[in-house]
Amino acid sequence: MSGHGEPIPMKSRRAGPLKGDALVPGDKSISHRSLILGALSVGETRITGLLEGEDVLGTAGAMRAFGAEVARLGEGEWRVHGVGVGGFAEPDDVIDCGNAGTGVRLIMGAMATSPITATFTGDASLRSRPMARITDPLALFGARAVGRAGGRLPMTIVGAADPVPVHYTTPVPSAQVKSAVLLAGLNAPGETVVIEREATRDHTERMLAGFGAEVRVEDTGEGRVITLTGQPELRPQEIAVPRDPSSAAFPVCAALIVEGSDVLVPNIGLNPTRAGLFETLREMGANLDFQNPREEGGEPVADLRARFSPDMKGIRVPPERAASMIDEYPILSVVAAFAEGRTEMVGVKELRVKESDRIDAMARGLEANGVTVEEGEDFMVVHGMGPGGVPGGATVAARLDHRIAMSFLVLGMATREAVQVDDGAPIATSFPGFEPLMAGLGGRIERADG
Ligand SMILES: O=C(O)C1=C[C@@H](OP(=O)(O)O)[C@@H](O)[C@H](O)C1
Ligand SMILES: C=C(OP(=O)(O)O)C(=O)O
Repeated sequence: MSGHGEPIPMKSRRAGPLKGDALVPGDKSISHRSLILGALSVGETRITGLLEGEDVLGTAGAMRAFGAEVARLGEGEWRVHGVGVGGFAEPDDVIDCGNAGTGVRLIMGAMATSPITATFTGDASLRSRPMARITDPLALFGARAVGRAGGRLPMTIVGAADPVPVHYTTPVPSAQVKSAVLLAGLNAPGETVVIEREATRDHTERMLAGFGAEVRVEDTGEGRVITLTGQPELRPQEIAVPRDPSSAAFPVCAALIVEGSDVLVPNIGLNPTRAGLFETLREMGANLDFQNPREEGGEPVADLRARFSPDMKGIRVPPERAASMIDEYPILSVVAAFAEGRTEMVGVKELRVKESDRIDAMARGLEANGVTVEEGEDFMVVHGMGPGGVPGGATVAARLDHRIAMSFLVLGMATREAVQVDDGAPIATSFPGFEPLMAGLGGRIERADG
């Protein structure tokens, strides 16, 4: 898990019109949470549409290590027999979460209020990411953490034997931090309160309520206040995971920049805490239609049609929208390169602590392909070159970051010269089947010789 084996260099060439249905995989955030909450409930949870990417498979393995019975029944179809809140067993080996920030951080939260000890590690990307944002609030519950300098993995968490509930304001807009605190709060007596000044994805709150926990969410002057009553008995659920809007972003954005394209992404999750990219693209003048909006399993979904959009203009993306599209800035910066004028992305410093420093990775890669980019600690500005205006021709370092790899492969679908990424292997963490899906639409992405 903690390595990706041999790098897989990949090359993307200018494509003809992209056409057809893009059946993108299940939502990564919801998939992790389905497995974790399934493992913490009493009885059998059934999941369909689970993302079978490396990140989520790592979480499935971790839930087994903590004592839950997790079985794959068919494609995307899983069964989890949970051990109940407070029922986790101590794993007998190190938990390897691979590339998954969400996996490791939510699992740390889920085990931190049980009297067990677990050691976590991951790949080189995950081992470089900050964990103090999780272990600081977990310490308030009574858990202890020992990791490498700077709060990095590998790290051991000694769970609290007598946890106390906490009242915590998240210092950074992060659904992972919020979720880790809520999951830890599950096994603390009394009420755990999390306050977030800016709303982040709310799948944990929604799903906790679905599993029968008492969760109250209030919008106040302080921000969103989430109150969870600890030590519930979680009831197993049937969960249909919607398709991932963050994965849908790649075929959708490819359709916007490749001449003549018309692509439909059926059944994607459009939770408002995740949909900021689509609002931004519409403001830029993208040809996007939401069809058949409906609700499934407590989450809003719709079918999204994207067509070639030759008249897109750069805009200033409002900073208060950042949390709702945090994983989509890399692909937005690709679309911005084909718009007219400047696209300003501000209030985005969280991008520097993802699988890679995504501001630096995008700026260097776009520049190498002929696009002018300005950047600072907290912002990035892409100078658009208009449809068909981006030269391309360079090889980009993917830095163990699936979204960087996929973004540049989309770039290459509309540049004059082919674009190469040095390693497409991390794409399998969130979007297995990316290459055949793009090929099915008419894309020309292939494994290159390095
Ligand atoms: O909670 C989640 O499922 C996620 C939260 C976000 O991370 P942060 O909480 O670090 O912003 C996001 O970038 C990640 O892909 C998934
Ligand atoms: C940031 C991401 O994931 P994670 O934090 O789970 O590694 C992502 O998928 O873009």
